[in-house]
Amino acid sequence: MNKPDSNSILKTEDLDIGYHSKKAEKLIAGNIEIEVNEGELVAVIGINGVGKSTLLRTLSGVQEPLRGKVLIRNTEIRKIEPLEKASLISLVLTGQPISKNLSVFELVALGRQPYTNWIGTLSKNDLRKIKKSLEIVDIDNLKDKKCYELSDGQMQKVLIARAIAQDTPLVILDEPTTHLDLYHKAYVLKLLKKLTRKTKKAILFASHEINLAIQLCDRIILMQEDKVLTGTPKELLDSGAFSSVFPEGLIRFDKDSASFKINPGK
Ligand SMILES: Nc1ncnc2c1ncn2[C@@H]1O[C@H](COP(=O)(O)OP(=O)(O)OP(=O)(O)O)[C@@H](O)[C@H]1O
Repeated sequence: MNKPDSNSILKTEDLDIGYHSKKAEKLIAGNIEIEVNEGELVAVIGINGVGKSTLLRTLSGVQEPLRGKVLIRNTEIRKIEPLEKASLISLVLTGQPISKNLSVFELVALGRQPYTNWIGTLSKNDLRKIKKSLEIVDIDNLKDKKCYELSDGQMQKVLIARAIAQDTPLVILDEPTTHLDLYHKAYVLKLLKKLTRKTKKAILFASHEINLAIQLCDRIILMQEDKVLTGTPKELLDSGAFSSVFPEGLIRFDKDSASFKINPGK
């Protein structure tokens, strides 16, 4: 039996992630040892195809691990009932089917599903949480629009609002800033950071915004072809880990400014 650790919301033990095909097992990453604590903003970063989405799907229980365990508040995720899981983890994955015929309000209200009765009646508390989520993400003015009327960036904010309305201790987001311009990328990540501070939620997200993640996150999970490293941005900076994120040549990591730069002349 694991000793309960009051701060730990997500933990892995000897986790191997990947896929099974008819003939063979496809290992994407192995020996993953990560821990996410209450109130932490954690980014998963790495080059295209390295396994960020696979990791998030495995950590949220959407996909089975090849080996090892994912623990949510010290209970193995596969042993948690779906309704309880929905009150512990809110999830925004890429490629999740969304009914775009719903209004923004209706879609955000779906975040309250784990708490409503079987006909989905919204209580005063549900309505308050939905309103608050719309305000926090600053999309109150969009609430009556149909989702098919939204730009990709607006839709992304709506999905974040739905995750906030679900009001879970752990929020997992796959590339929450993909369709946003630089201002809104910084806005959303800053918002996630504020949420971790105000609500003690742990927020784990995959992102290609390494420069922003270094500035804002409490911890970074850096996925490389042969290993998964974790640490505070400073620890990873000091160890030189960012220098090997991308193939050598085109871009380099500049330690002084803690950001990636294009190599002149390449
Ligand atoms: N259903 C699947 N079956 C087999 N292999 C898969 C499957 N889905 C993804 N993969 C493979 O797993 C590897 C990791 O993919 P994944 O989508 O997790 O990467 P990623 O880091 O999220 O990429 P990106 O930054 O491009 O979104 C890739 O080689 C991909 O081809």
